[in-house]
Amino acid sequence: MAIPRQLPNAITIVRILCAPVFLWLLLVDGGSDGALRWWAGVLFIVAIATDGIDGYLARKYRIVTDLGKLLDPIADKVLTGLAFIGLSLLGELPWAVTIVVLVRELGITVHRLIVAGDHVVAAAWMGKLKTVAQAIALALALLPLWTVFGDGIHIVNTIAMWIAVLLTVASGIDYVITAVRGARRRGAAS
Ligand SMILES: O=P(O)(O)OC[C@H](O)CO
Repeated sequence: MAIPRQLPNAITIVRILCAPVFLWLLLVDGGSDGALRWWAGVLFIVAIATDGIDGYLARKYRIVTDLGKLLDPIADKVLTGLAFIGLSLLGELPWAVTIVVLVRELGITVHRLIVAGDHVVAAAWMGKLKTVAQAIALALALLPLWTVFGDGIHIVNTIAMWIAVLLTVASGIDYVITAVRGARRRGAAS
C-alpha cells in the first residue's frame, strides 16, 4: 500500500499548527483546572504523539526527505517550547528552567540549520530520550491531575521535570562534544 509522499511532512505541519491552539487553551482562563486545561493537556499529548507517527511513516514507506529531517525536530521544539513558556507564564514552572531548555533547543536548531548545507545533524539517542522525557514531564504538568489524585501528584511532576531538564542539558552537551569531534576530524582530513 502506498501513501501520499507528503503525508509525513503534512503531519509535522499539523503538529506545528496545533501548538498555538494548545497554548491558547492553556492560557485562556488563566490555567485554571477546568475543561479547557484538560483539553490543552489532551491536545498536547495527541500532537506530541504524532512525532513518532510521521517519522515511522517516512521510514516505513522510504519517503524520508531533507525537509522532513529539518522540520520534524523544529515541530517538536515549537510544541514543547510553547508548553514550557505557557507553564512559566502561569507561574507553575520557574522561568530559569524554561530559559535553560529554550537555550539548548534553540542552540541545536541553529547549529542544524547552519551546517545543513554541509551535513545533516541527525537526532542522537540521548536527544530522542530527552524528547520523550520532556513529553512525559510536560503532559504530567499540563493535565490538572491534582484534581483527581490530590496534591501528592506534584512530587511526581517535580521528579519528572528534573529528569527531563537533566536529559535536556546532558543531550545538549553531547551534541557539542560530537560537533567539536566532527570538526576536528574534518579539519584533519582536509
Ligand atoms: O536532540 P533534539 O533536540 O534534536 O531532539 C530529538 C528529536 O526531537 C527527536 O525527534
